[in-house]
Amino acid sequence: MAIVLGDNRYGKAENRLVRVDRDGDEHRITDLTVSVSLSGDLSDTHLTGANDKVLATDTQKNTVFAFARDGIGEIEDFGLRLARHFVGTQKSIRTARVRLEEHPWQRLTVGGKPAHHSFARAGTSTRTASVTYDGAQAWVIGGVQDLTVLNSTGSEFWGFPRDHYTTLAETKDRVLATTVSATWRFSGTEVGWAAAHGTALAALLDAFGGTHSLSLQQSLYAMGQRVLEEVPEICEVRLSLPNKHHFLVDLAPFGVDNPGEVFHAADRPYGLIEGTVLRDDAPPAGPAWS
Ligand SMILES: O=c1[nH]c(=O)c2[nH]c(=O)[nH]c2[nH]1
Repeated sequence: MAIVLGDNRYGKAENRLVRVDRDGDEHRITDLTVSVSLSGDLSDTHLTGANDKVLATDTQKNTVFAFARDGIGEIEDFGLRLARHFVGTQKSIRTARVRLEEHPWQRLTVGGKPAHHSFARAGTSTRTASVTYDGAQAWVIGGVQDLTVLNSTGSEFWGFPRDHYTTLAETKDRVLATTVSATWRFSGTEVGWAAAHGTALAALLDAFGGTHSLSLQQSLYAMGQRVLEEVPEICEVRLSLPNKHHFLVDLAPFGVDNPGEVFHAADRPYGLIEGTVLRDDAPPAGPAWS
């Protein structure tokens, strides 16, 4: 029996980067969390402590901030620039993964006019990207997280098996709520990232709201399918949908009826519905998801 080093990677996680674009008086904010993760010929540092192949995570952090000096642009492009840099400049580094989250800010209205330099954090969702580069090919995954949505009707759940442990009542009308985490794989890297993101997000919302749902699983498929129909550059969509249960409160003990108006929004446990929707001719994913 021998003990060997397995898979490994390292990098500076969650660099909090804010860039102010100053176009005259009118400023724009880009607020990112950027995580770098590198892998390659890094056995020595683990086995002997030799660090001559280890690009310090501190250097990685500095690189993220220095690259932002030239502008950030779309997060997918910023990730591609960084990933190509790390692999292209470090012989020991074979694969770079850059993960980005974009935190949205909204311009304030001050004195009845759009403010030049005042903002409020806007919170309906976070755009995400994950870029992987192996020296020959790049893979880009876009996405959205923290997108909480709710249908106050138009959702049913019935026809499920009943066994010794089943207590759940069938329903033809319930509240359906979830916090969407969606990631989507692009087939290539020549993409209008902002437009693709906007269209994918709108497709998710339209499909969630527009589907008369017999299960969250059915909604999941409809959402993934709609993204693929609307954005030809996307070949695979992965969705993670916690079922944020809303239980009708029994008000009968107080002599009060409850015709679908008062709910207990339980936070746990929750059903967790996850799935992938993809084109049957999607190109190989390589290390994109790993
Ligand atoms: O949409 C749903 N899918 C399930 O699998 C499930 N299971 C459950 O208890 N409620 C629900 N709702």
